[in-house]
Amino acid sequence: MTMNGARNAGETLLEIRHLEKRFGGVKAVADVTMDLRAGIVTTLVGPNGAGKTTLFNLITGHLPRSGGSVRWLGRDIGGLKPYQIARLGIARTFQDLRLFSEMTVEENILTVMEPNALPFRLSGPPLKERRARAGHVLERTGLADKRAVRAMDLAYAERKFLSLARIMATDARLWLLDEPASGLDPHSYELFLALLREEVSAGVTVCIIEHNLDIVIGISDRIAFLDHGRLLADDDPKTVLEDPALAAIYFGDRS
Ligand SMILES: Nc1ncnc2c1ncn2[C@@H]1O[C@H](COP(=O)(O)OP(=O)(O)OP(=O)(O)O)[C@@H](O)[C@H]1O
Repeated sequence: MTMNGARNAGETLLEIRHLEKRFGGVKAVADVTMDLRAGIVTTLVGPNGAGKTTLFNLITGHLPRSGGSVRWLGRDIGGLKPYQIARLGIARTFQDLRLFSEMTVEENILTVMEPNALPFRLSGPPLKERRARAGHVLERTGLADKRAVRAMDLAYAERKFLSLARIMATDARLWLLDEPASGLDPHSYELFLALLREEVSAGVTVCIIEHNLDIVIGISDRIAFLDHGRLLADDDPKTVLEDPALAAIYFGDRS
C-alpha cells in the first residue's frame, strides 16, 4: 500500500525499545518505544528540541545510545557503525544535506554505489552499470541536465533533490529523511511527493522528520509525536492531529 491510506502496514522492520539518549542532564530521547513497519510513511513531529534528529542519530549509529535497544529485522544494531547500518539497508538524509560539494552531481550519486557502500555486496556492478543507474535516478529527480555541475553550484531545491537521489541510488529498504521538503517551492514539492509515492509503492519504507503540517498531512500514514524526548503519540494521522493536548504542545500553548 502507499502513502495516506495504507492501513495495512507490513512486517516490523525496525523495533525501538525503551531507547534513551542523555546529554549531560538533558534526556534528548527518553524511553521511546515504537516500530517502523514496512511499506508506510511515518512522520516524526514535535517542537524544536523534541529529540527527532537525535532519534535518527541513534538509529543510524551516529550517536551511541544511553539505554534501550534498536533491532533491524530482529537483529540488535546497537553498537554498529553508521556505515555498517547503512549496509544493512537503512539510509538517511541530513538537514544540512552533507553532499560532496566539490564533486559533480553524478559523482555524488556514484559514491553511494561504490562497491564498499553497497549492502550485501563484496564487489559492485561495473562503472557502466552504475552510471546508467545514476542517470536513471537523475532523470527521475529532474537533475539529468545538471549531471556535470558541482553540487555547490546547484540551487537549493536541486541540492535537496540530489540528497534524495543519493538515497534512491542505494538499495536501502528504510529511508530516514530529515526535513526533505523544507523550503521547497510548490512545484518542487509536488515532484518530491510524486517521487516518494512511487518509491513507497515500490516497497520502500520511510520515516520523515517534518515541521510543516500541510506536508505532514500530505504524506503521513502514521504520525509519531515527540516532546522533550518522550513519545506522546504514535497513531494514525487523524487521531494525532485532532488531539487538542498535542496541538497545544505543538503550537506552544501548554496552558
Ligand atoms: N550533540 C549534542 N550535545 C548536547 N545536546 C544535544 C546534542 N544534540 C542534541 N542535543 C539536545 O538534545 C535535545 C534534542 O535535540 P534534537 O536536535 O534531537 O531535537 P529535534 O526535535 O530534532 O529539534 P529540531 O526540530 O529543532 O531539529 C535538545 O535539547 C538539544 O539541545
